[in-house]
Amino acid sequence: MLEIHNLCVHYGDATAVRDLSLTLGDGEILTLVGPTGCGKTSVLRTVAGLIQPAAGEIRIGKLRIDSKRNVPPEKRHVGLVFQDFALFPHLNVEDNIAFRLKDRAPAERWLKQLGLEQHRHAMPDTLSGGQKQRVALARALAHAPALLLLDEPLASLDAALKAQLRWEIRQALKAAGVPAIWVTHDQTEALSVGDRMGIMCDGRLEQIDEPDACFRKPASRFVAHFLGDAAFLPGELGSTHVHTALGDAPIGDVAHSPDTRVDVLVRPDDLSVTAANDGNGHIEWSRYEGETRLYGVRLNSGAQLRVRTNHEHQLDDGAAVDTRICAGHALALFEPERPTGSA
Ligand SMILES: Nc1ncnc2c1ncn2[C@@H]1O[C@H](COP(=O)(O)OP(=O)(O)OP(=O)(O)O)[C@@H](O)[C@H]1O
Repeated sequence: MLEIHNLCVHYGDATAVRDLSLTLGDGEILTLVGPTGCGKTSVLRTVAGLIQPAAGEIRIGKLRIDSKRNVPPEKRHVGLVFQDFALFPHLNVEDNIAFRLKDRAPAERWLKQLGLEQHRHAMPDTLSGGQKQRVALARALAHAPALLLLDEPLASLDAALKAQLRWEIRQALKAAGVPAIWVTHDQTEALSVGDRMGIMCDGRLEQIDEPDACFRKPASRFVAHFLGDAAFLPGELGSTHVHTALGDAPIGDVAHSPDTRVDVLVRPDDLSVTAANDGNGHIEWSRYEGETRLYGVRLNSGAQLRVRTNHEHQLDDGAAVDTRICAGHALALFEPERPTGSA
């Protein structure tokens, strides 16, 4: 449906997007995530037709766009949903949604589907942030776009509303069968609403895959750190397991040569911590998180790790503990980093 091949976007002499390629299937939701300034919005703006590519090609259905061949935004059948809602302040909810529609039936469908019926006569400035974003989404979907681009749609909403609305938006997109690129800087949002996710860094796509695959098998240390707490333990590969000072973990189906040295990615929930006077470290700090508790553990080796446990678990700061790998699944393996200055 959408294909992007080797896209480059420039602003004057500065490069915002470098050699980016991706495809989007029918009805697929792709989340695009990355640190501020990595080029996410520039990708969206180029697909929408607000910026001309410096190099590469974009195909939207049968349309082809490149540095010499432009298609104006209104001919691309691309819908846009922004962080600031961009509603018409002088039109009520139903007129916002039905704006420029000859047949109002789709507007009525999305008004009802997104729970806006009781607000149909309300003016935008009397709506909450969540209601405004539902109106913006209903308006975009009522125009039956071939593709929807969402730029940080939940960024201005509070945490509880974000969690609820992201599922409503995902369900609406799936009900409409519209493929979408959803830009966010929120890792949890990107992991939970995308069929696939793309992680960008400095204008490049570092990895694109299903969220579970990106989280479990990050393509780089950058992705590992960006998607959550990440620590790397030195390990040595055996035939079925990798051996570390904190215990063994299965290797999975990774091709490997035995005795190879690796770094093993461990996240706080891959580790357990128990009180033990003859253990391998002590609790430096703990943070109560509601359902869970996060511990900072200082190992006797000097390394610091974070360990997440159930909230009922309680250990005091300074307590002697033993920390072990408890993950039953294969952990991601990386080549050991060479110390700075070594050959
Ligand atoms: N109109 C512009 N003129 C010049 N440089 C720009 C312009 N818009 C963006 N940039 C630069 O291009 C790079 C990519 O910006 P972009 O907005 O695409 O990143 P982003 O990942 O969406 O960031 P954020 O998460 O902060 O919105 C940044 O270095 C930014 O400063």
